[in-house]
Amino acid sequence: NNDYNKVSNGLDRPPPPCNMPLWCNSDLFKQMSLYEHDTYAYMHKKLLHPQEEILRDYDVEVEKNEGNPLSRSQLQTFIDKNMEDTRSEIVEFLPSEYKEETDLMGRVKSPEYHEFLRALQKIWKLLLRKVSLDVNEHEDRYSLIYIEKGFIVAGGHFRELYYWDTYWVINGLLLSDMPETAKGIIENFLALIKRFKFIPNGTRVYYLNRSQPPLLPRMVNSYVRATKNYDFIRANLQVITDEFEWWLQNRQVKFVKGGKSYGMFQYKVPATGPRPECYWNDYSVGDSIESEEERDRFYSNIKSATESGWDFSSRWFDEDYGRANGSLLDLKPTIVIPVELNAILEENARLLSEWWHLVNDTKMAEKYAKIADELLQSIHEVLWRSDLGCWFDWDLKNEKHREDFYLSNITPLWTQSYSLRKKVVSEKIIQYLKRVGILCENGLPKFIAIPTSLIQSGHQWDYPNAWAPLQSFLINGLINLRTAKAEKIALQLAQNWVYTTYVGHKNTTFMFEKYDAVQIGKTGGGGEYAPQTGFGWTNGFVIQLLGTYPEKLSPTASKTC
Ligand SMILES: OC[C@H]1O[C@H](O[C@H]2O[C@H](CO)[C@@H](O)[C@H](O)[C@H]2O)[C@H](O)[C@@H](O)[C@@H]1O
Repeated sequence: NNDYNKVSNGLDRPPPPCNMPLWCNSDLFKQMSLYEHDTYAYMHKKLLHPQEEILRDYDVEVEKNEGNPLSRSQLQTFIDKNMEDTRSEIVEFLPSEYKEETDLMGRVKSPEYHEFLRALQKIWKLLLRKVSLDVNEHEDRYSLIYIEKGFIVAGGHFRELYYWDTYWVINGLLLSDMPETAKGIIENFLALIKRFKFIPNGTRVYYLNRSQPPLLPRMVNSYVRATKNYDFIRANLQVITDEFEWWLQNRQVKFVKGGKSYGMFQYKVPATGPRPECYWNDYSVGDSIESEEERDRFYSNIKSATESGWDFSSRWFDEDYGRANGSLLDLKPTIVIPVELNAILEENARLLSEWWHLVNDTKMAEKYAKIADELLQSIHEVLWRSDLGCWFDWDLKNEKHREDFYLSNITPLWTQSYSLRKKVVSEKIIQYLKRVGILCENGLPKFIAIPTSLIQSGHQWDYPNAWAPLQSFLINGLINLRTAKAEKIALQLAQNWVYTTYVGHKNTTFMFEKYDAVQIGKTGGGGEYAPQTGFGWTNGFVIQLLGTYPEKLSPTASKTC
């Protein structure tokens, strides 16, 4: 039976969004977010007293106020009394292996990009952080989760470690001669798995109900390929496997298509209440839903969408998903079998099988080979459309493919989750990209960066925004095809992406979180927060491209049509 409608995973009601009541489930926090919708600044402060005491004192203050919520100035006085003003949670960190001049700089031919790379190396310094020891000693006073080793923050107001962002960060660090830092970051993730059984979206208590696209095995693979430190796999294989098991146990859905049963993966977060980090956005919509069950489902759906990393996108709208004007109420990711998640997990199972072979455990190797094979077959039977030449999200509710263009559609190229011949896939995908208008008929890219979708919804994971991870899906996916045509297109797309980030940096000195697919050097926009700069995955992926094409890239755009 298709069980996409359940949000509770067997519980009577889903659990609250996190286990720190002050941030996740309290009248005090609700009131704080009413007065100040952007609550990040509060949530990154240290509590000066135990949260139970603060919550009790707040109730007393409300009582003194004859049961009425505190006024803005009363609340400010209360916050000043109970929360530290300085930010003591995170400290700067410069690893001893950091150097201004890297090996890659010596290989990059273009003088302009040589300088660009030098600037990117300096930007790492602005993003390198460690959690302060005070967080370890008084974790109950912080929203930040303690991790021991240094890491790269995503950037801007994202002042913590993020899960999927970090794959591109690791690739960049490895090419920036910082393998120990890369290893330390992976060790942070392993410590999180040991503690929570999975890797949260980010290292904040309010992210403890959800993960993000599971790229840990890829990070390990990048690290081990670069350093040949196979002992690292031997030492950590069980923990890496535990994460895969978490996805198996918590995010697999069984369904029937064409009379055949499948077990595939989806983003699905059972948790009540608004997202603490965007409390007001969610609450102002969700609070008017009368039925408790419907309200729970709404809040779960929102968090499920954030688990995908695509928060938010027309991709998650319900049966009229192609609409540009959908709202948070239309987000229904749990009716979708998403292409990229299944492709990533197929690759993860394959890597696990390989690594269990490496440690001579045939039984485990066979177990994960079987999972990978079954998933590979499911990806082909459920998601691949030979007539359209691409993979598509499967809509469980409406029992049909979602045929709009989303850049996630091509992720099996990136993970090599197909058994068709490369030449066939190459032809089909290039035709597909031409037909939807991502490439011109002559094969040139149509945009300066590949847009997330062709739907202008105002959400940030839609047109005209272009994101580093998605460029990577397509560019590296095309490179993997190893056909002359695909490799030529990959180089043109790489040329354009590096150029637009270069122009943006030259004009502003910033690297953006996302870019405009049409205007060279401009940041993307839309969504629920102001565009952020920094930025971990953008830096990482540009460095990766300069590492792939050190002699071929130069500061010009490859022609667009
Ligand atoms: O709007 C708040 C949301 O912010 C995060 O999402 C965005 O930034 C992340 C860090 O770069 C990135 O991983 C994600 O893909 C972006 O959409 C956060 O991950 C969300 O959970 C949060 O609700």
